[in-house]
Amino acid sequence: MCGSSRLNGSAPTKTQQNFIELCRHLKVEPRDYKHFYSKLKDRLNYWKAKDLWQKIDKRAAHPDYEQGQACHQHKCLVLGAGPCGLRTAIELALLGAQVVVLDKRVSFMRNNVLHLWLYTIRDLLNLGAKKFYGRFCSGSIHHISIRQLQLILLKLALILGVEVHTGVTFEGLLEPAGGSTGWRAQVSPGSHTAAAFEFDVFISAGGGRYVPDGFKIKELRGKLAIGITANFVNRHTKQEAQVQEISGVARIYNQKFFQELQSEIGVDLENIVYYKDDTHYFVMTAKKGSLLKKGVIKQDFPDVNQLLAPANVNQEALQEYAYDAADFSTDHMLPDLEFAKNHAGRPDVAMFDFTCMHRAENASLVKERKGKRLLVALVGDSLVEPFWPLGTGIARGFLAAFDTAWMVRNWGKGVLPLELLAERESMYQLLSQTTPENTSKNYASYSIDPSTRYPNVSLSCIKPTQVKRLYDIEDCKAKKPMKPIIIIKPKKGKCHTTVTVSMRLEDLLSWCQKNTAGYKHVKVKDLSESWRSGMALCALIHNFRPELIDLSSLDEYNITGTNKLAFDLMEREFGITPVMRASEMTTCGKIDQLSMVVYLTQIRNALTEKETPAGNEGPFLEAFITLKLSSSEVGGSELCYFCNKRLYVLERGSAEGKFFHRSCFNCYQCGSTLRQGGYTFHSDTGNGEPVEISSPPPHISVRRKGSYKISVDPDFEESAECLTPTEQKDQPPSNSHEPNKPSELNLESTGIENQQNNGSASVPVPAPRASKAPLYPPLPKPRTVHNVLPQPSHAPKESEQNQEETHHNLPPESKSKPSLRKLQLSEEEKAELLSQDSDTETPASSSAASTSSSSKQHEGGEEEGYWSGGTATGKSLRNRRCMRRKSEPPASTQPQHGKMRSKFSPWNLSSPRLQQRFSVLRVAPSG
Ligand SMILES: NC(=O)C1=CN([C@@H]2O[C@H](COP(=O)(O)OP(=O)(O)OC[C@H]3O[C@@H](n4cnc5c(N)ncnc54)[C@H](OP(=O)(O)O)[C@@H]3O)[C@@H](O)[C@H]2O)C=CC1
Repeated sequence: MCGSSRLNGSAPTKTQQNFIELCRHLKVEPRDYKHFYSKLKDRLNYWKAKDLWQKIDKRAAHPDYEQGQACHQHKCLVLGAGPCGLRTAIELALLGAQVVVLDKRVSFMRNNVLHLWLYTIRDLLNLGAKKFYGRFCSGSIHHISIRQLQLILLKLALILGVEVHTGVTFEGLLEPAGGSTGWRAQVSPGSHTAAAFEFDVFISAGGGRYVPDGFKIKELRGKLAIGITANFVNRHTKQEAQVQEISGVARIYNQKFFQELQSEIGVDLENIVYYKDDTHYFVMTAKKGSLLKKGVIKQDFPDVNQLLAPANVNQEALQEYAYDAADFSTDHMLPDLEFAKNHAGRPDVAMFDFTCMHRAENASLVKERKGKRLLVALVGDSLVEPFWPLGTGIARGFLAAFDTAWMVRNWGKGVLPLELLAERESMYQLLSQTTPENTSKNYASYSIDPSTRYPNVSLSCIKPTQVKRLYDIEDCKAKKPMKPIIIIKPKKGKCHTTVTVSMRLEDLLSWCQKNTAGYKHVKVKDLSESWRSGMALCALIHNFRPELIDLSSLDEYNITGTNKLAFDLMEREFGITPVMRASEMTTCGKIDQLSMVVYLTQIRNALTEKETPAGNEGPFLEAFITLKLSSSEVGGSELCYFCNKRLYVLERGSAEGKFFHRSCFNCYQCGSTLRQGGYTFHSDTGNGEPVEISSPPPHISVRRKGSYKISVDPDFEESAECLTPTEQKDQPPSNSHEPNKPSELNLESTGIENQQNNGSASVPVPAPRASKAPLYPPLPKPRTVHNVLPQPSHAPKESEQNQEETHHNLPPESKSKPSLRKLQLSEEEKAELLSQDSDTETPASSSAASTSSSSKQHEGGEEEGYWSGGTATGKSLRNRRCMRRKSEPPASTQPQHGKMRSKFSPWNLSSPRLQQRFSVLRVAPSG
């Protein structure tokens, strides 16, 4: 900030200029944002500064910030140096991030005065607000001018190493161009150094009118209420000091006052507030009829925008109207009322529409382009426009700033985008309903951790699957040209047809990408190699059935174990038989795309449960298979073990670790068709022919091949087949198996091994299968399967066998039977593969929106009551009567009524029983 290069093109405010001077004088370089604060602290150590450092240090020492390491690798751009943008920037700096703030304004000139909730006062006091502004909240009414608040926050932000550029307009996000470039901002002036800043977090705090791309805004409308604000110069004279503030008076409570106001000067108001701060600040709600009568509004229009359009407002008449109201309500005690100037140098009086407020449908999103992720979040008015006379703007604005900082902290900790977004949106559901009553009263413990502020907050009420639409990942489909790559040769009697199989593949790929987006160690780029680690399969499962899988227990280097888990779950939960062995995923040179396409297609069908018209998929799949199998890529497993002829995946069966035509799986002796588990290998044939065994299951087949034994698990055909003699030695001893969870792999411990050995030392003896029901009572299907494979990632080979065993150790009832039928695609499945993009949102995915719409009602209800005192419902009237005057005993000792009402509402501080002149409640001056 200090270096002139950093101010290239921007217009520093007076505060910034002073800061630059100070840095020069102390020879500290603010560009060194990581060490700037500590250096400044070292060099500026007079008593007043020390007091400030103490406060900042205390805040910075909060465990949430992890001593400034929580986000030290992250770069944040904050749009808007309003109170909320700056407050967020401070938190991000405390988390250790590099923070740049942009604002198009060249000065902080907002005179309007904000009402503050107690927690915001405590928050600012804790940050040393009084060191910057001695009069901060010294009066009995808690308020501050926006300008002063911004200055306090600006100074704090600068001290913490935040770069603040004023006079710079943000014009949009620039996507990464590729290579190592990241996200950048398009700014005006274009030559500004902020244009080169690359960031991975973008906070939009541009106020109510600014909505960044990707966010939808809801409009909340209430009964017409026309607001007028007016600021008059405060000369801070003795006479001015004696004039009492009006913390809020509404017509329904002081009809006499409003009637006299109307009859004497023709000003007809619903309510009025007067705060004495940097300016004499008045805010009031005026009735349309009197504005028309007084010529403030030139012409009546039913449309509010037309009604209050600048062309339809007479500015002089408006000034006169506001002046009269201010003068009358202060009993003509303010001498020489003179309008303060606004940022444009004109008399600071404004008329606007209280009727309409905006609220973003969601608070955050993640964009990903060229592998670079950007977290985008809204805070302040850009997120929820407040009913600002109540102070909800700053109060809720700061709450959202903390919530956002918490999200960025989690971003820094590597929380996955969907989980991050789900948590943020869960918090956001609360925001519009927060009041001083329903937030924690323990202000001292407030931190960015939402649980310190919102009692009983549920951070998981929105699920990751519900926020998928907020994860905007590059659309490969749109970017890549779709080239038809397969031409199906016509069948006899049929016309030539070109099937753009690539389109279907891209549909499938796109579906996979969308549903695995954001998962750690998962990057789906194709339908083959991207699936090798098994992490993508696990991500798919987790995306649809998070309860089935504990992602944190996965090890991306344990390829066999992870694939095994995924295959097992797919089979058990969705009935999808694996098309290759888990161990193949480690050992095979190239993953067979055909197998993966078939497998993923079945998965998509099962997970989306989408009914598709039959008959569409066949040609595509057939074509694809034909093409693949006729290519040189046909591997060993694509020839039938028995007849040695080409084997298509759709007709493929497997047993004993071999693939074959299901029609070839016949008994060597009697020729009858064999079923899984109902055979053994005839030892005498010498080549391992299958023989039907008469004894009913359970059975086990054991055969000898070469010098080692293969023990076959009928349910998990890949069990030990791939073991080399050396690996066989590495198998754990039999006593390592849990005695109560036998499987084919722990047969030694069940005595079956003895049976085998007794049969013959040299010739394998068929042994009964030992895994079926008689031994173990059926267990209910577990709802959640944790990957119980705690193998060290650096030693996958050694651990793989053990991991497989772990799965074998599952009670057999928890495993589903293998089904060759599942290797076939049903007509529906085939149709699905050919159908258009099946990427339909799950019903739950829209629930974030529906939640917000349901909360809208609530919100509407909340704000509605404030629109107009004169039109209050009986219920709201009752609520208002229950509100206590400030001079009465503290609210905590009072019964709570009207729970959505803020006891700090300026409107609430008046009472129909007030007997002072005009029945206006007067409180001690603040300043
Ligand atoms: N009239 C009032 O009484 C106001 C009250 N407030 C109070 O402050 C609270 C929080 O405000 P907050 O959310 O921080 O928003 P603010 O409106 O205070 O701050 C947003 C800042 O961002 C600037 N900005 C907007 N778009 C861009 C852009 N594209 N590039 C650069 N700068 C941009 C705005 O300039 P510009 O304003 O010129 O668009 C403004 O300075 C409100 O809830 C309310 O309580 C805030 C503003 C006005």
